[in-house]
Amino acid sequence: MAPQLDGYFKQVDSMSGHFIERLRKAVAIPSVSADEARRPDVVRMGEFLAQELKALGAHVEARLLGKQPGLEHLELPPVIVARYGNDKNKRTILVYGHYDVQPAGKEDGWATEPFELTIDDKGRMFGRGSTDDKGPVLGWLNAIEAHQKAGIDFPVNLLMCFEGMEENGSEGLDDFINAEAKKFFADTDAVCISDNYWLGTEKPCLTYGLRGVSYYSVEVSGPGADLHSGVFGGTAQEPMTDLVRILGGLVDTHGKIQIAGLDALVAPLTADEKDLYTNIAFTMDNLHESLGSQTTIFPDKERTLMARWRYPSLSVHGIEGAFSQPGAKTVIPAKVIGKFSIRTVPDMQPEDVDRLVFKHVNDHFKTLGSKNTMKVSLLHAGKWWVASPNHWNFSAASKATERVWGVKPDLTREGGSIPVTLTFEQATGKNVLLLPMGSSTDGAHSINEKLDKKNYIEGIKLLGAYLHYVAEEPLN
Ligand SMILES: C[C@H](N)C(=O)N[C@@H](Cc1c[nH]cn1)C(=O)O
Ligand SMILES: [Zn+2]
Ligand SMILES: [Zn+2]
Repeated sequence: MAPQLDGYFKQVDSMSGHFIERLRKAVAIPSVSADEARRPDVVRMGEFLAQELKALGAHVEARLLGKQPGLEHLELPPVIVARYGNDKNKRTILVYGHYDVQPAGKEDGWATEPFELTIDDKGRMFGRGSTDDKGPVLGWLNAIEAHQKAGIDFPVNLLMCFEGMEENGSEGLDDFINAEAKKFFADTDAVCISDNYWLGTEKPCLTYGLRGVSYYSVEVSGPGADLHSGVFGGTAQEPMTDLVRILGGLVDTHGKIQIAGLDALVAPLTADEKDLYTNIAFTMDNLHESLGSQTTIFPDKERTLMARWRYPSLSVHGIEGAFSQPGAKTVIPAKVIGKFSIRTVPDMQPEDVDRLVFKHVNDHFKTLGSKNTMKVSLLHAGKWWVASPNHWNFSAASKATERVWGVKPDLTREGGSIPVTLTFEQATGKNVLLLPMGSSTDGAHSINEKLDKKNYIEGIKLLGAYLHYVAEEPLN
């Protein structure tokens, strides 16, 4: 089956140096979507992708999405859409990825410069965006180029949709996808997204579910300006004191969310579902390795997997306006903004979550009896997604995984969120598959993010092989 794959694999191996250089160029562009000052770099990264795609002979369009809501002086980065091939006799696969990245600075504790791809003697390629999501996005471009260089016919028509705001709420993208579903994306037969990770470091997986995310801010203000704690301590009510009480009351040490009514929104665990977790190739050692410690909430894999896939979690992310430098500054911050998010799961509806969160935070603040002012707001929300893996899209990916990695993939769900997954499914009416390239130790969103050279190169083979098996799958 898929007889041309050996030639394709050979070609990918022979071009590995070139593909790593392409990733090096991409990582060097600090396309941080959450940082206003970096917006020109996000745009530059989109242009880089567009140029590379044009050089490969793709039809490319940079689509503008308008201004960023709430920051009307700021233009949203363009969505880069592209088409490679337009053969009515071939299937059409729509792939999505994102070219923006999470913030990163050497001062956060990186061992290397975050925006310089640095490869160590174990083949680990360190750099912000290496695994999330520049490596996988470039994987599609590399697959096209290796086919061209090997003289192998590209097996499908490829539609591409690469956004620059995924790490910052995917502003404007839902409307764009809905508007293009019957236009640019009209002949889509299935969708594939490479933007998540294996559960461990050895066993590849295909992913059929994601948690959603609802992200909130809690602003507490009081004094007109930051104050000297010696002069005003004990006389002014302190916003930070109120805020840490509110944040500390959201979740306990064991991960139990303290918001009344939230548990009742979660779909009950069925007996069939319970069995699923036992058969997944995952150990607590895998978790300890990717966590870099043994400070896990649960002692066993089943409860750990359920906590990541099918139960909500609440994380406190940070406090804007707080003193956070080294040293011992004796300041009372005048205004502080706490940030937290809830990962949501079936059957939680975002509006219900918002209602319960607002009530909890407002009620808690009232009990403090503070004279300060408090405002709780939703920053962005994206829905959870669970799909059927019983589809030719998944069969093709499964065969490709066996061919490249020599093992049948696990079927997994993911604790992270890619909100547009559901939008693609609903707008196109087609099956969506998540096909990860990187592994659990890659440290996405963390310091020292990396992609293993092996996962990158074999991942390029996997994406290409998947397209070949797609072309061979009978319709169902
Ligand atoms: C799984 C994907 N690679 C990812 O990292 N998604 C982000 C999406 C997000 C939501 N708010 C900010 N970013 C995530 O799950 O955190
Ligand atoms: Zn991310
Ligand atoms: Zn991502």
